[in-house]
Amino acid sequence: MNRHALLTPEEMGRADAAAIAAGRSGEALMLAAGRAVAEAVRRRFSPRRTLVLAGPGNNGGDGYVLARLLEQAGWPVAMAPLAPPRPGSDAAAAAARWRGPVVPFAAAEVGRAALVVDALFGAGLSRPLSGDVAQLLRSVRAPLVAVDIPSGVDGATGGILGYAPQAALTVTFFRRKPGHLLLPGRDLCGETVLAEIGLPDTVLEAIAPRAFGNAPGLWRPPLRDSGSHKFSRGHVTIPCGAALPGAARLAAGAARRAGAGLVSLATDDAATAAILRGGEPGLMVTTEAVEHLLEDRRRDPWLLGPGLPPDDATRALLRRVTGAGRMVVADGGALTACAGDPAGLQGAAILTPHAGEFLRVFGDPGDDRLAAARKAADVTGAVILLKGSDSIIAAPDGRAAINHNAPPALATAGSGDVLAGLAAGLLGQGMGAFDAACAAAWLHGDAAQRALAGQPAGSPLLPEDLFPEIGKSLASALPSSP
Ligand SMILES: NC(=O)C1=CN([C@@H]2O[C@H](COP(=O)(O)OP(=O)(O)OC[C@H]3O[C@@H](n4cnc5c(N)ncnc54)[C@H](O)[C@@H]3O)[C@@H](O)[C@H]2O)[C@@H](O)CC1
Ligand SMILES: [K+]
Repeated sequence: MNRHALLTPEEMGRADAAAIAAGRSGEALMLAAGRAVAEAVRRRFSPRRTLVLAGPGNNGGDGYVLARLLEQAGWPVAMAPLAPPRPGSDAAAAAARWRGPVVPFAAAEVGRAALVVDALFGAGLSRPLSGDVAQLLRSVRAPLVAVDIPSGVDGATGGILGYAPQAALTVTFFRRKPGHLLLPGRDLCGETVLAEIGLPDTVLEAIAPRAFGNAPGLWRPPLRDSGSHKFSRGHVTIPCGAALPGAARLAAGAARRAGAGLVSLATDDAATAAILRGGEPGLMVTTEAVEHLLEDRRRDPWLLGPGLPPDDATRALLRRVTGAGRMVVADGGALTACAGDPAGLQGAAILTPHAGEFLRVFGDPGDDRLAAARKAADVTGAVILLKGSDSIIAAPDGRAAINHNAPPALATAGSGDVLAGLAAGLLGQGMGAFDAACAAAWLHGDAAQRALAGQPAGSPLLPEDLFPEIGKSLASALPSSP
C-alpha cells in the first residue's frame, strides 16, 4: 500500500483499531512504538539525564515504554506524569511496569533534565493545551524529543492548538500525518523519523487514504520513447503582454526543460515580440492572433498568467481558451483577473495560486489550508497547486499531496513562473493534471536543492539557476527499475 500515504489522526486511530481487530495486541504495538523512539534517541544522543512528560493516553504509554528501555540501557530517566493513565488501558499496563523515579510535573524537574521527551499528546489531542501544560513546555531549554508529534500540533492540519514546543526530533509511527508536513507543524517537528511498529499495510485498504507526501513514486515523469515526436509531447502556448516579458520567458524556459515538444510565446505587440526573439534560440515567438492559434488543435496546453496583466482582457482570453477545450494552467494575472469569482476559472486544468492569489480568488483559507485547497478544487473542477514552503496540490476528486522539498531560497520573484512552466510542460506530455502539478512542485524543489548544493548558506537563488538542474531532477525521478 502506498508508502507516501498520510493518515489523519482519525484514520490512524482506525488503522490501530483495524490491526487490533485483526489480532495484533495494543500492548505489542505500544512496545514497538516505545522501542522505535528509544532507538532513534540512542542513535542521536549520548546517555544523559532524561525527563519523560507523559499524558493520560497511549502517547503517554509510549513514553513509559521508552523510559524503561532507556533505563535498561543505563540512562538516568525520570517520569513526570501529567495525569495517570486510564485504568485497564495499554498505557496503564506500561506505567505499571515502570519502577524508576516518578517526579512532579513541574518546571523545576524540567530544568534539571538534559533531554526532555514530550509524550503528552499525539493523535488524540482534541483541544488546545491547558495553560499549565503550555507553561511547562515553554520552560524547556534542553533538546526535546516528541513522541508521534509535538503536543499541541494538530496532526490533520499542521496548525497549533494553543501552544506546541519545538522538537529536535519527532518519531512517528506507520505513516506520517499531514501535520508532519504542513507548516507550522513541520518546522516544530525538527527531524522526523517514521517507524514501522508492526501494523500491516492491509489495514489501509479500508481506509483508502486521500492525502500523500509528494515524491516520485506518487507519480511518474513522462517517458520519451523512440516513437514520440515533438507534437506528441505538447505544444505549450504562452500568451505574453508588453509589461512582463521576463515572466513568460522564464515559464517557457521551464516548460522546454520539462520536456515539452514545442513551446511558443504569443504576443500581438511587435516591440514585445522583438524582445522575446532575443531570448533562447529554441523558443518560438508568434504574433498571430489567439483566434488563429486556437485553430491549430495541436497547440495544447496553454499557460495563462506569467506576463499577463490581471484585467478583463486576460479574463476574456482565459474564457476563450478554456471554451475552445484546451488544457489551461492558470497562474499570476489570470488568477487575479478572477478575484472573488472562482467560477471564472472553471474549465482550467491546473491553478497555481500563491497565498495572496488564493485569498483574492477564494477568500481566507483559515487554519486548515489542506481543506481550503480541496474545496477550491471542488468548486473550480481544477487541480489547485497552493504554493508555499509546504505547497498543497489538491484534485477535485479529493486527492491531495503535500510538497516538502522546497528550500526557503525558492521564495523569490520569478520562481512561480518556472513552476507554472514546469506544470504546463508536463501536462503537454500526457500527464494527468494532478500528477503534472505534483511532479512540477517536486521538480521545482529538487532543482532548487541541486542549484544550492555546495553554495554558501544563505546564497540567493535566481529562477534561471533552476534551468540547468531540471533535467537532472527529472532523471532522478524516473523509477530505477521498471
Ligand atoms: N494501538 C495504538 O492505539 C497505538 C497508539 N500509539 C500512541 O498512541 C497515541 C494516541 O493515543 P490516544 O488516542 O490515547 O491519544 P493521546 O495519547 O494523544 O491522548 C488522548 C487523551 O488525552 C485527552 N486529551 C486530548 N486533548 C487534551 C488536552 N488538550 N488536554 C488534556 N487532555 C487532552 C483525551 O481526552 C484522551 O483522554 C499516538 O500518538 C501514539 O503515540 C502507539 O502506542 C502505537 C499504537
Ligand atoms: K507528543
